[in-house]
Amino acid sequence: MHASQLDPDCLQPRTPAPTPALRRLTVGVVGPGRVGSALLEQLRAARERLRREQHIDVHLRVVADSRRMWLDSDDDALNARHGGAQTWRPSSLDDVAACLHGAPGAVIVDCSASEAVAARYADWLAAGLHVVTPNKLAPSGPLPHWRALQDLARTQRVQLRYEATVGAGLPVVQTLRDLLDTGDELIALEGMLSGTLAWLCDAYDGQRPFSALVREAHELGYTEPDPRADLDGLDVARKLVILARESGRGLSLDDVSVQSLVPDALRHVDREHFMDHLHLLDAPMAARHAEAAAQGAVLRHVGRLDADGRAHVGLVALPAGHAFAQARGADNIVQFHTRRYADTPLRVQGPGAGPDVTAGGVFTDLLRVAAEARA
Ligand SMILES: NC(=O)C1=CN([C@@H]2O[C@H](COP(=O)(O)OP(=O)(O)OC[C@H]3O[C@@H](n4cnc5c(N)ncnc54)[C@H](OP(=O)(O)O)[C@@H]3O)[C@@H](O)[C@H]2O)C=CC1
Ligand SMILES: N[C@@H](CC=O)C(=O)O
Repeated sequence: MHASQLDPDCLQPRTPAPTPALRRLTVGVVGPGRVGSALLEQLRAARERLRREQHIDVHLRVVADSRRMWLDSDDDALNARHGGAQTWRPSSLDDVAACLHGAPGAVIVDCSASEAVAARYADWLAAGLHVVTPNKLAPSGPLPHWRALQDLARTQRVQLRYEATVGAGLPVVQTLRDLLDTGDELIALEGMLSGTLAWLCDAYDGQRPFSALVREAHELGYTEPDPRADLDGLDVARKLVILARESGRGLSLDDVSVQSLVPDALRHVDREHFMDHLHLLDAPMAARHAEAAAQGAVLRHVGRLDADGRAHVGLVALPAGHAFAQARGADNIVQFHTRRYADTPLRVQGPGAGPDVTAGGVFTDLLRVAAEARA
């Protein structure tokens, strides 16, 4: 039948499609630091658009840091206990959970790097709260505990999402999950998985002291709250563990061979002492840089998960033509070698650290919670 024979009336919807019901996300943010604050700003800016275009109503009910919290609860008893809503009160993770409990689409977003916060996930999931986080401690922590959290999320029919733990806002965890869900198999992966070290390796030319660049990376919001976690390779080891577990391998941090850039003398001191003695990193780094330059190579910080299951993290000298050598700024690159992508790996690349991009990754997870709850 030719298009001109169609009854034009049939092309018009007879009755307007019903407006989808408004879906509520009731959000609590723990850790309004660099990433958490950027998330709060993104949520504020997107709120009206999400209501209008996606029929998602994001209601921010609580924000808590380690000392104080801001509470806006529908629960009068809870508000009364705190002398009224919308005021700052001493922080309590119990109250964070209590004021979200039973609310529609209740999600706790952990934007801290705290063990004490991560230790609460089991209680929160058991109480029917979704958990979204860029904090790597739980997904790379003890394997039985992580598996128990995932099982709990399944049995409680709540979501536990952590896309921003690897590659910040880049779709790394989801890409791997999509490959596996559609029947592909991960053989190996390698990547530049630290935004901080990518930026440092790109910026360091042997002229400005390495320690000055570390301070700048911290100010730019690329480093962990304690930059030692980046420099000692642990942050990248955690990311490798997260990806390995996602692919079904039972990897733990102890299984990853890690080369640290932190001198022994600074390993166990407090953070302030470490920051005051950053200059101790300068001479070893200058020597590594000069050695690589003499071979016409550049330094890059690389994590690898080999086909035999072994995992390594450290600085390597790469020829200038190598894809990793050409990465700029805080770019992360993750290369997935899979059964389907056997000849050329599937590559995800882009800025892999910084408050805005990380908050974007967390926000994406929140929208996935809303989408899945709708299905
Ligand atoms: N920065 C980045 O590019 C990326 C960061 N991430 C992850 O995001 C998380 C946040 O990083 P970032 O924003 O840079 O860190 P910040 O240090 O800037 O912020 C951390 C926040 O957590 C709060 N906090 C710490 N302990 C507790 C506690 N016990 N209870 C409640 N709140 C607490 C801090 O509050 P207080 O000030 O009171 O201590 C602060 O608000 C980390 O897990 C990091 O690994 C992931 C990907 C990229
Ligand atoms: N400190 C981390 C932040 C993201 O995980 C990095 O530099 O990659």
